Amino acid sequence: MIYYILANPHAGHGHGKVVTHTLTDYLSQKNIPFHLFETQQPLDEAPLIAKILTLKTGADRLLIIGGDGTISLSLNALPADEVFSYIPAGSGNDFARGLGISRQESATLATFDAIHSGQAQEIYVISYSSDKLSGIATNNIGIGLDAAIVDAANKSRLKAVLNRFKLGQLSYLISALHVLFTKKAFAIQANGRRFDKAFIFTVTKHPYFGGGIPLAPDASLKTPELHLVTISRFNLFKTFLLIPKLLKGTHFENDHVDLLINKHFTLTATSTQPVQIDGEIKTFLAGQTLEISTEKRTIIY
Ligand SMILES: Nc1ncnc2c1ncn2[C@@H]1O[C@H](COP(=O)(O)OP(=O)(O)OP(=O)(O)O)[C@@H](O)[C@H]1O
Repeated sequence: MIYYILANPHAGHGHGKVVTHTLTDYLSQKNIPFHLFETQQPLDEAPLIAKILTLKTGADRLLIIGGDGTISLSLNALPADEVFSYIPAGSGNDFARGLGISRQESATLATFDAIHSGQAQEIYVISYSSDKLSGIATNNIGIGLDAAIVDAANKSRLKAVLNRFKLGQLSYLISALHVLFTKKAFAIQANGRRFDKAFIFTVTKHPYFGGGIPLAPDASLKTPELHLVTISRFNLFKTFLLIPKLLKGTHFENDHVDLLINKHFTLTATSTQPVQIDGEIKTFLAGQTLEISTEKRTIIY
C-alpha cells in the first residue's frame, strides 16, 4: 500500500509545509511508502488529483493535507467513489472541526496513525447545481452577510497590503464591520417559503463557518440533512448584540434567527446576490434557482 499525498504547502500561511515535512519524515522512518504531490500554485489541486488517479491502485491510499480551500478543491476533482483521508493544515479548518479531527500541529502524527489503522466511513457533503454553477461544497454555501464579507475583503485594496504583513484576517474584520453597517436585507425563497429580510442565509453540512463559529451546532457530516440558518436584518444595535450569541452558538434563542433542516433545498433569489461556496465568491442572479442536496463520500480518519 502506497500513500499518495496531495499537500498544499501554502495552506495556513506555510503551516502546510511544516505538517507535510513532519509527516513525510515519519513515513520515511517507518518505511511506509508514499509519493508526495505538492501544489505549486493556486488551482493545482484538480490536475494533481487527476495525476494521482492515473497512478494509484485500489490498494493505495489518497491523503490530502491543507486547509478548507484545499479539501474543497480536491474533493471537487475526486470521483465520489474514491476514498480519501485528510490532515488539516489551514487557518480556519472548519471541515476538520466538523469531523472532530485535531487541528494542532503536534497532533499530525496521531492523526496519521488513526488514518493508518482506520476504517472507511461514510460522510455527506453538499452537492449544488443551477444552470450556471455545479459542484460539491465541504463546508457551506452562503447568500448574504458571509458572501458579502468575503466579496468585500477580496476586492479591498487594503487586503493586499495587510496580507503582506500576514494580517489578512484583519482585512476580513474591517470588511465585516463595513458590510454589517451597509448591507441591505434581501428577499429569497427556500423550498417555497419566502424570506423578505434575509441578512444571513447559509446552508451548511457541519456546525462551523468563518473559522470555528458554531453557526449550526447540531449539523453533522454523518447524516444526509442540511441545515439552513437564516438571520433577518433588524435593528443594527440588536444585530450587534447577536454577535456574542453567534460566537457561543446560542443565537437560535433570538426571534430573528431561524433553522430549517431538510435533505434538499431549492433556493430562488429575488435580487442578484453574491454567493460564497466554501469561501469562493460566485454570483447568484435574480430569478435563478439553486438546487442543494448532499452526496456520499468515503473517508478514512
Ligand atoms: N503553492 C501555492 N501557492 C499559493 N496558493 C496555493 C498554492 N497551492 C494551493 N494554493 C491555493 O491555496 C488555496 C487554499 O488554501 P487553504 O484554504 O487550503 O488554506 P487556508 O486558507 O490557510 O485554510 P482555511 O481555508 O482552512 O482557512 C486554494 O485557492 C489553492 O488553490
